[in-house]
Amino acid sequence: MNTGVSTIHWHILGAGSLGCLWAARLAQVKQSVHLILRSAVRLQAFPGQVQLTTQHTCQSLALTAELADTSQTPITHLIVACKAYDALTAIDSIAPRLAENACIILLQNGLGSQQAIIQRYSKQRIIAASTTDGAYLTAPFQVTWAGQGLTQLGDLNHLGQAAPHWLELWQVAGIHNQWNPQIWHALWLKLAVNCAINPLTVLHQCRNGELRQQASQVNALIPELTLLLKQAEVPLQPNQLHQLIWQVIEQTANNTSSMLQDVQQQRPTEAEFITGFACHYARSQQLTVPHLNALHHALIEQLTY
Ligand SMILES: NC(=O)c1ccc[n+]([C@@H]2O[C@H](COP(=O)([O-])OP(=O)(O)OC[C@H]3O[C@@H](n4cnc5c(N)ncnc54)[C@H](OP(=O)(O)O)[C@@H]3O)[C@@H](O)[C@H]2O)c1
Ligand SMILES: CC(C)(CO)[C@@H](O)C(=O)[O-]
Repeated sequence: MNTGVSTIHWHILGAGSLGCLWAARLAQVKQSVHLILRSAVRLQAFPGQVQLTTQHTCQSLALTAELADTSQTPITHLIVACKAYDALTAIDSIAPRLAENACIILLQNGLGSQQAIIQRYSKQRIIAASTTDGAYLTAPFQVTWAGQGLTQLGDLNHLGQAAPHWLELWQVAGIHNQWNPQIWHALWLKLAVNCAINPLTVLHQCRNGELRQQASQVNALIPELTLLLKQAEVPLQPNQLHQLIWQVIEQTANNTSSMLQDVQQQRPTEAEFITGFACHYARSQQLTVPHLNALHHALIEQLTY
């Protein structure tokens, strides 16, 4: 396939749902893909391929896997596909291999991990990729691409550069994408949507659509989230956030939110990077957000027991 782009060596940190999804799609367009796994046990279990299942197809893509320190090959293009709470430590584990002009692409939901990473890795170009793709693992290294979405990308540091040339290749690989020079705004908007939906689905143990029955709780959060977004200088039309949140609830009515899935599977949640970040930001800016604070406390209490 001629994409007009020479082969790039992609290193993918984390072989969970999104890590395997990105690895498989890039391997499909003959890119050189290297998964970086957390432990020798995981490396031993790697079958030499990732299986990608979509609604119509099931394909196995051969690629390589390694540990952070089992190879000395410099890393020029790194996709960080860990959860927000693991992202910085995971990058630290490969730091000696990072080329000075490396490009690091962050897939994390929420906010907070990105700020910590751009602070520590100021020389590298850090790009956030905020995606509405949905994927889950059915077994280790076997990923189901549940919903094709849009991935918005933009620079978090070194602002004002042209979009990277490989975005076209991503498009060919089926990674539907859009360059967004205002990516912080997109991350804030997604944070607001996640704050309004995810914790309430955990507290009520319900699917997203069942939040219709908790409309007063959802609606009480919206003015506070609007206040936060305005303080963060995210441009908003009147009523825009209200419409966006209810639109997402309707469009994902049958979905179990990522936070509720984590709770159901007894995995840590990204709460500290969602409501935790929102409450921390409000405090630092002296904004009054009683509903968000109460929601975060109730969530943490529920997660602790
Ligand atoms: N899944 C989706 O549909 C989706 C959609 C949009 C956004 N997101 C966001 O994307 C991010 C990743 O989500 P996910 O669902 O792909 O998570 P996931 O399935 O839990 O995968 C995360 C992977 O990172 C690995 N990891 C953690 N620390 C590591 C380290 N130091 N070195 C190597 N690997 C490490 C974990 O390894 P172990 O297996 O060893 O624990 C795990 O395999 C999250 O912020 C999530 O909110 C996900
Ligand atoms: C939009 C969203 C809340 C839909 O379930 C999703 O971002 C999630 O589950 O985190």
